[in-house]
Amino acid sequence: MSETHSTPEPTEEESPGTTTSTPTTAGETEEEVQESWVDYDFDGPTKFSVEDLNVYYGEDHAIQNISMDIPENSVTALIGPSGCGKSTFLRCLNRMNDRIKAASVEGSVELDGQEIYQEGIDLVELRKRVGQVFQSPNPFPKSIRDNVAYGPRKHGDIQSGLLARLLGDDSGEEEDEIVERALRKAALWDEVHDRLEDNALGLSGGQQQRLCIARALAVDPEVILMDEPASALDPIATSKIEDLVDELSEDYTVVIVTHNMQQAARISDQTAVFLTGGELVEYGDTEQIFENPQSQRVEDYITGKFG
Ligand SMILES: Nc1ncnc2c1ncn2[C@@H]1O[C@H](COP(=O)(O)OP(=O)(O)OP(=O)(O)O)[C@@H](O)[C@H]1O
Repeated sequence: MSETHSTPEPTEEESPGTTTSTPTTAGETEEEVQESWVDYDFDGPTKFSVEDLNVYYGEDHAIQNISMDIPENSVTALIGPSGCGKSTFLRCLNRMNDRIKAASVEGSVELDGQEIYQEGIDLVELRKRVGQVFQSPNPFPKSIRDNVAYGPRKHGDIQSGLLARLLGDDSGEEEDEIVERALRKAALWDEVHDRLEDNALGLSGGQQQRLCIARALAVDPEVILMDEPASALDPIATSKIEDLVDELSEDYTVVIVTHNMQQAARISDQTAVFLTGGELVEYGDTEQIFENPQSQRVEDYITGKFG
């Protein structure tokens, strides 16, 4: 863990180890039954392995002892009522919580088997591998091209501008290719290819969000974290984002927070249900979670009895 993550000790009440272990009729303790609800077995490689993750904001315990594996090249939805810790959990996957002064993180998150909370990890490289798209589209007030080329220029993957040209180091063609490829992958190329120099703020909300996805894709990430990427969009723009998420999962690992249960059911391969207090209550195949939830609390949440 990074030394910046000083963490208060959990109180006895907060400690997940204090659950009462009453034997069930099948001879398993309640604790064992509950563990089986989050014990998701999947085929194929694991992208993230999260172990005993706890997050605190000062004294507030926002994520409680979460352990889960996230499979590669698929869509994992995180659902649950407001304030249950979905965004906090998502931010743990690329250490964006490091930017929040009050946040402290405990536990382990491995990306392809490598601990991302170990000392000395290169956060720029980590966030290049694990990109993020936010709730409201947030393009820079620059041209469409500048938005998409921003990351590759910053990471030194392409050289451009007057100095690069003077030094004979201008990789304009390469930039054109990167910009086109990212915009095509984000299903935006056909709509903007003839106005790449226009200001991105002139695009519609849905186009701006696809531009933000293109911006994330331009640095060639392996994972895309999406925090309610369609919540500010109309139904048509939302449906385009959903189609896009489906396509992206062929090449990328997508982890998406959504409030919209129909959306989670439509686009995800597996679903993790968080409930109040930052607990992961159930995790499994999306179809199984929605059609045959194991826990009463998850069934109540999915059927709209609360949340
Ligand atoms: N920067 C912060 N500082 C202090 N507390 C925070 C901060 N961010 C989140 N929290 C608290 O942590 C808990 C989890 O919040 P989080 O935003 O992760 O939940 P969420 O499930 O994503 O909520 P929503 O669906 O409303 O976006 C909440 O109690 C929230 O108030």
